[in-house]
Amino acid sequence: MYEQKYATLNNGVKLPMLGLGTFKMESGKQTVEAVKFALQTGYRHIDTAMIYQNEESVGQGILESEIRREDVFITSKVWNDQQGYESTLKAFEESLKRLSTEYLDLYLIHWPQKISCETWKALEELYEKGKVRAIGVSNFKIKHLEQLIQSAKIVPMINQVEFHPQLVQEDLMDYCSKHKIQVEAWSPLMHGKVIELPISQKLSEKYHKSIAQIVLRWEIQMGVVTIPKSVNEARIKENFDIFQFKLSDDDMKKISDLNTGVRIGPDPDWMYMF
Ligand SMILES: NC(=O)C1=CN([C@@H]2O[C@H](COP(=O)(O)OP(=O)(O)OC[C@H]3O[C@@H](n4cnc5c(N)ncnc54)[C@H](OP(=O)(O)O)[C@@H]3O)[C@@H](O)[C@H]2O)C=CC1
Ligand SMILES: O=C1CO[C@H](CO)[C@@H](O)[C@@H]1O
Repeated sequence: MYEQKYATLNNGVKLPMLGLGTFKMESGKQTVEAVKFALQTGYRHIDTAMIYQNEESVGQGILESEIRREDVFITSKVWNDQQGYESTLKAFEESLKRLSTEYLDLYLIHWPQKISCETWKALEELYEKGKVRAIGVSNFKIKHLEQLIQSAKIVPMINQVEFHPQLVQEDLMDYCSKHKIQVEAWSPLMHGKVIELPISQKLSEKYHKSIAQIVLRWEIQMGVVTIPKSVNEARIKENFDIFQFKLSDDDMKKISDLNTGVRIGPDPDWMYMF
């Protein structure tokens, strides 16, 4: 009754609600070991990006885990200065090579740019050719989605945005829900700062779960896919152990009420350059 392990995207593809984030994981042993350990723990979803400079190590960690490729959901993203039709097709092939895979499960436009409609055409082509199972965007505000959807053949399947108890972005959530765009949370633990949230200690005692677990559980009960990053084995395990309990509606609301609308990461408008 507590299982909420998969989201179904608007094209029917199933995406594990909990994945491993890899931003700031050092390329080499640190990433290989974290990815391998996460997969052995039960994770089946890894989020990376060209800009994280660890795709090769993510690929190696997956190979060393001995989990079958088709059982792992791999996401990567095209960086801002590689956007545009031809350059995105090239960036995609380079990511595939570094990840030692023949296809991706999800490819995202990392940040909205002036040229993103051209980038999207490349993603649509990759999707139609079967090189990627789902395509989406990241850090898109409503205005960026509106602009993209006007000229798109395919509506994005995912919008990966900053999301945590302090930043709920209700209007964006409603817009995405209306257009069947799955929301995915980045920095779901506020870089570890969730432990400083005013209310969470009480909830932690009530449910016998850590504050991080309470917050990750709140995210998946909000219907949001979440990708906490950790290189620490105990925390990788802890973050995965969120499927055997359920927060009450009242407690869900208490956490949602912590929303101040204050970002901890960049505002997408600051990144709108190319
Ligand atoms: N699309 C985008 O623009 C962006 C995407 N992302 C993606 O989202 C992922 C997650 O976001 P990220 O910014 O990494 O931040 P997170 O909110 O996932 O926080 C990661 C930090 O929290 C610590 N941590 C992990 N688990 C726990 C725990 N149980 N208790 C206390 N501290 C913990 C980690 O330390 P330790 O490793 O030592 O455990 C690390 O310092 C990224 O890794 C990346 O894949 C992130 C930013 C932007
Ligand atoms: O995913 C990300 C991680 O951090 C980068 C900053 O260095 C962000 O721009 C990016 O969105």
